[in-house]
Amino acid sequence: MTMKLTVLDHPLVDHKLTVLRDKNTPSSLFRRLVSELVTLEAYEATRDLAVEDVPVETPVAPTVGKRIAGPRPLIVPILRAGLGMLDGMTSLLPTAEVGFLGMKRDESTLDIITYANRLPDDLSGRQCFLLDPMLATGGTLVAAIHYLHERGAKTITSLNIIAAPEGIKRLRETVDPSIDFHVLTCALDDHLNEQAYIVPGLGDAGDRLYGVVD
Ligand SMILES: O=P(O)(O)OC[C@H]1O[C@H](OP(=O)(O)OP(=O)(O)O)[C@H](O)[C@@H]1O
Ligand SMILES: O=c1cc[nH]c(=O)[nH]1
Ligand SMILES: [Mg+2]
Repeated sequence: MTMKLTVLDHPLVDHKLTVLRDKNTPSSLFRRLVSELVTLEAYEATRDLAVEDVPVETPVAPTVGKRIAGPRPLIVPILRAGLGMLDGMTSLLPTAEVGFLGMKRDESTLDIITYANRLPDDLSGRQCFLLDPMLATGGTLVAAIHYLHERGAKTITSLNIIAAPEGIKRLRETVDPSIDFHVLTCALDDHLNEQAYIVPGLGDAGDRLYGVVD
């Protein structure tokens, strides 16, 4: 199996996620909670980040510490909703580079449309972190993982807030078995409804962050 799945299990995550789900939570608080949840998730998502030894002098003695090894990690929010996770991630990884992928699922066919990308062409040796709050059918994440892999990404880690079992199953069945990747989510929900929305979920993440756009 090439996919590693981590479902966070922490009281702070559960508390913040419950407020996030509440339909009466306004956009301003919703954005702040997304940021806080990502920072907690990022701690776990960066556990295998490559580091190298570095000399450091404390006021008492010289010693050897660690620093994040090059090349710089790459953070890739999937527009639109993934943008809401960017601040929380960069606050923990301030030296990372940021690239952008604009992907939209057609709500009637559920096909994935890639409408924007601003990423280095060559991702050889890069540790990549995808950001997208919702993993529903998995179509968007399958496309994003293949996109990064084709450009040579060394590692691919996806930070999500809510995932559906149908999406996890699709990732396991559809992503090229030669690709190793890690998916983290704050919750694994029950199922998808007829419109492929996650149940109980939190509704449309993009709309709750930024308002409705046709
Ligand atoms: O797992 P899937 O079935 O592919 O669905 C998940 C995708 O749907 C949402 O984005 P959406 O297409 O609504 O775009 P938006 O972020 O611009 O609202 C969400 O942010 C994911 O990118
Ligand atoms: O429940 C869902 C599914 C896809 N996209 C969302 O924003 N929410
Ligand atoms: Mg949306």
